[in-house]
Amino acid sequence: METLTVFILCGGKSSRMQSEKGLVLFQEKPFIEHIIKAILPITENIKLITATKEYDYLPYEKIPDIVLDKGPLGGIFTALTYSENQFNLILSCDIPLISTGLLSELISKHNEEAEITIFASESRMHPLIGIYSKKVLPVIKSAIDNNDLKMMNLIANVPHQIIKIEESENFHLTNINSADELNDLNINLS
Ligand SMILES: Nc1nc2c(ncn2[C@@H]2O[C@H](COP(=O)(O)OP(=O)(O)OP(=O)(O)O)[C@@H](O)[C@H]2O)c(=O)[nH]1
Repeated sequence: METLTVFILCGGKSSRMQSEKGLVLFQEKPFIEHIIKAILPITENIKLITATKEYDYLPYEKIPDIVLDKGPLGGIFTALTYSENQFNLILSCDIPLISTGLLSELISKHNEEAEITIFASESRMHPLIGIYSKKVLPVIKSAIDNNDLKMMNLIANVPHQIIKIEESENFHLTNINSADELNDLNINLS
């Protein structure tokens, strides 16, 4: 694959967590630092889609949303608009268990015919751990214009690739949305 940029989505309301989600501590480190650690063996080309100053301590470019209050789809719209590459790894900021191995698997299995490539098991899809082509921009634009913000609708509307995983592999891809989910994760790991 040509040069890959990684965009981490750090916007939104965090209404379930009630604090900036990417900065929630897990094993004494903010979620976002776990994610960056997993990315760095692959590339240092990392950008954050955020307008929040709390991320200023991280030495990566920050890009504010160009459309507001459109959820992850709005964040992806901004990422792909600014990206200089055809293919882009898009990650949410609430996946502290993500690993270099899983990201490498996504990249190595990616089929360049696909405009979106994501992991899914029988029961779960992971739209916010995916490779997105700039080609999906017009489809995202029209979804936003129609206020159809569901990620699964976007994926269904473009040529996509599903990388099948076992149910047990969902654990490492899980996003943590609330303090209760974080407690459950800590209990699971203890
Ligand atoms: N840049 C950007 N990222 C967003 C936006 N909305 C959500 N995200 C990110 O998308 C990912 C999934 O977010 P969600 O869990 O759907 O939404 P959230 O606003 O973070 O949380 P809730 O308010 O609890 O739903 C996280 O990484 C968020 O930071 C947005 O409007 N802009």
